[in-house]
Amino acid sequence: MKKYLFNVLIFCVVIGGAYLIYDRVKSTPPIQDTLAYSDFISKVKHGQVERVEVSGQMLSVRTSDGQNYETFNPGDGHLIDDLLSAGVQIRTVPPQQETLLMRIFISWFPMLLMILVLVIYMRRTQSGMGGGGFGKSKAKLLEEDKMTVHFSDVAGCEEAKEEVAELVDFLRDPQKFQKLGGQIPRGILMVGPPGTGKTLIARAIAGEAGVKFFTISGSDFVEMFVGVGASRVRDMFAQAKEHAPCIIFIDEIDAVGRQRGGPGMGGGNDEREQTLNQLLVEMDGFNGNEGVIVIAATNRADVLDKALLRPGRFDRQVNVGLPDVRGREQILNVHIKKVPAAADVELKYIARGTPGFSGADLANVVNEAALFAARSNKQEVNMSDLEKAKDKILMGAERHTMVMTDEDKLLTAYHEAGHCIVGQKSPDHDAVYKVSIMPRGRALGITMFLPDRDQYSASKRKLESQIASLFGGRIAELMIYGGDRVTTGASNDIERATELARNMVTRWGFSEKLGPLVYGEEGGQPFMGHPGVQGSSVSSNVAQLIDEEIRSVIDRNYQRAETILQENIVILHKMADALMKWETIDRLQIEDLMAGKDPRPPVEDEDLQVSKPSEPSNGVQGKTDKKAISATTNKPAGQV
Ligand SMILES: Nc1ncnc2c1ncn2[C@@H]1O[C@H](COP(=O)(O)OP(=O)(O)OP(=O)(O)O)[C@@H](O)[C@H]1O
Ligand SMILES: [Zn+2]
Repeated sequence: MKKYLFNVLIFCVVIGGAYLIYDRVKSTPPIQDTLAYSDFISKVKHGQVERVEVSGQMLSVRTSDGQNYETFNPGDGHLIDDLLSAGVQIRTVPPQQETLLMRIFISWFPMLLMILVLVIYMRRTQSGMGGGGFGKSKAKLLEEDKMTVHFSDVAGCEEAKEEVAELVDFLRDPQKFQKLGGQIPRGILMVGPPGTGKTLIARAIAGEAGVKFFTISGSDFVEMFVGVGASRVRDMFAQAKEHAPCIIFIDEIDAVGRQRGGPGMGGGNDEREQTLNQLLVEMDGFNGNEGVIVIAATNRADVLDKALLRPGRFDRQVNVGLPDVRGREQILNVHIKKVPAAADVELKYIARGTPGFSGADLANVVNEAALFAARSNKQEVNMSDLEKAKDKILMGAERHTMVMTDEDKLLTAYHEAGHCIVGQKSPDHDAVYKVSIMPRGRALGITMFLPDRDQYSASKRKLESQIASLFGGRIAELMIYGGDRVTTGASNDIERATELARNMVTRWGFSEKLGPLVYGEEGGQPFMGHPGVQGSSVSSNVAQLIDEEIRSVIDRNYQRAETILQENIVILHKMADALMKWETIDRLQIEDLMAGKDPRPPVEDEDLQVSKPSEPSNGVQGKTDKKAISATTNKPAGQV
């Protein structure tokens, strides 16, 4: 019915518009020129006018030489007499009357146009899959044949899988649980960083149980029209109940589920609040026995409204963390099955070199490797493709086309060698895995460190060594080129060293004078000229002390790096030479150089460069972040 009305409306507007245009065109005679009234009268007097058509004040003139003109009668009472005496043929036409219909149409045309635009807009904001109207749910029902994800496709998050395993039994046979009066959770909240497989686990539950799977994103609820979100929620639950047993998966629930009345919640967020309320009402309204399970995902459980987490709602949390080294290997294993892999592939080493990678990152490594292999027309993906893919994702793509003069290259070589040598000579520092002066992404050169196991925390000593090695680049430049030729290449190094030192003092309690307290606010503005202090919650005395402490951490390690490089200046020159020769030097070559020997030539095939490391110790649970791989890069001026 709605559709019919809409089509009639479009038809009216189009026909009306066309008629308007046609009418204008039709009623316009072919005019060559407009004529001044005085010229017209003079033409009449000279007998040059053949015919005049009078329509109200409008005069259409045809001259004896066949030209058409238009002019207006300014109220000349003698005109007709003049024309008659000059023998001009006079015709009168009634002034053009707009028909009633036309008038109505013209006055309503803008209105119709507006209505049309509005209707089109409304139709666009309507549901994609659900058909229906404005407030219809946008939830997508995944086709049965797409529901082929199983638990075996999800790797490296055993705990999470265990926690949700019982849901599969429940969804398979809700009645069985009902009879026993068992309480089945209605809502599960999956918490974890992006790309760790939250969606994947939810789909695997549906896949294992063979039930329908509705998916919607929290941001789909938030519309500009008040009430739409709430009615979408209602509709979604109604739809789900029809298809029970089934799963509703709400991605990014924080888009609707943020704390109500919290900071940053202006009046404009009424809409979201209503949506959230409706969600709570719906979750209370069904008792889990209907066989609908709501799974929501977020990367931040802390911002969610407490009401969402109450019993009977999302009362069960499943943490899906970043995978540890074993998990990463298992995930790589899942994805490598999708491509033809060469016999030399040993995923263990790729897993070791990718701390902080999420499942999605690892899937991407395999994908990129397949692209590398395809580009070089290989039939199989081998270890060097995987290595290249990993490096690309870690450090950006190599830029073979970037032109660097030999002078620039040499400076970069000294810079990177400086990082490398200080890193190798500092206690507790991660081993250097690769040094390169091949531009990558925005970096001109890169020194890659490889932790021997996943890092969950760092010691003070290790952090200080990191600060020292960050300064190694700048110091090497200074030693070789002198104070006025140092470059901005170290800007990112300096930034990171400062950040580390600041965190050591203000967050991690490593300063004896300041004690184990947190100072300032993370991400706050620098406080009154104290670059080391963020936010304004400290007194200026303390701010002063913080600055001094940060300064002393920096100075201490800068000096340490300086001493190391002075003592090893011969190695510095040799390493820079090696970099100029090969552009990239590997771990074994670095070992040679550090031992004071000439470096061996590089191993041709990249995968052989991965020396077999000792098995990483495992079982430590917790967080790791990408910075665990400390690639020290040398970035050009102005780019951070
Ligand atoms: N544990 C895992 N095992 C296998 N593959 C994984 C795993 N985690 C992620 N992936 C891969 O990454 C892709 C993206 O994962 P998914 O969409 O499930 O992440 P997510 O946690 O829902 O992320 P987001 O929070 O960004 O929505 C998956 O399709 C899969 O290919
Ligand atoms: Zn650097």
